[in-house]
Amino acid sequence: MEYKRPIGLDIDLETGVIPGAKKLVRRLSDLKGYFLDEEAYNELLKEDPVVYEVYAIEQEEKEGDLNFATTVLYPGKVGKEFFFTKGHFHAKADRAEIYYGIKGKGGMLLQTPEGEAEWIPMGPGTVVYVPPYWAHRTVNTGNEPFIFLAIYPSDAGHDYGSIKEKGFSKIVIEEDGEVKVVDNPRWKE
Ligand SMILES: O=P(O)(O)OC[C@H]1O[C@H](O)[C@H](O)[C@@H](O)[C@@H]1O
Ligand SMILES: [Fe+2]
Repeated sequence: MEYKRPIGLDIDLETGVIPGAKKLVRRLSDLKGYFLDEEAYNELLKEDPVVYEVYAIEQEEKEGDLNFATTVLYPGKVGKEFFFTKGHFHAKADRAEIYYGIKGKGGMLLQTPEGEAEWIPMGPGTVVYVPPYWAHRTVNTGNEPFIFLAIYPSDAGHDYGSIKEKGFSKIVIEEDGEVKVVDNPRWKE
């Protein structure tokens, strides 16, 4: 049998960079249709800021193996809505995931296929267990980059479809200087 080699490396805890990882950059233009306030979206699109970067060490899509990735989610808002990651179900929907907060302040929105949502605040040291079947999106509610690590089965895959179409049933906004998790007015059952 040919064994894979173990991997040991140091994540830069200030920048979130994983040495040797594959880097993915998502700009505001990659998130068309995701934010509620279209006017604010189009205005900010003139700058087309980077919303988040992902550094991933991935294996082949085989049962039993694991991927891991850091995400650097930048601070910002579109209208009242804080910057977030697209959010997804897993293509193999029963695959779970673990997140670990490294730096900055934010949280995770999770949602069942029926639309029941939950908000978990995250900071450095927070562990979040994403159970099978729950969609998940992270949100930066602070004013510095929100950095976290995720560990997930390498055959989990990403299913963006229904979140892209319908969003989450809750949105995370700033109102009167406070972070609020409120019903998404555009959500349909
Ligand atoms: O794929 P998104 O919903 O945009 O989230 C961005 C990324 O966040 C984490 O790093 C996950 O481990 C990745 O699987 C995911 O791709
Ligand atoms: Fe995931």
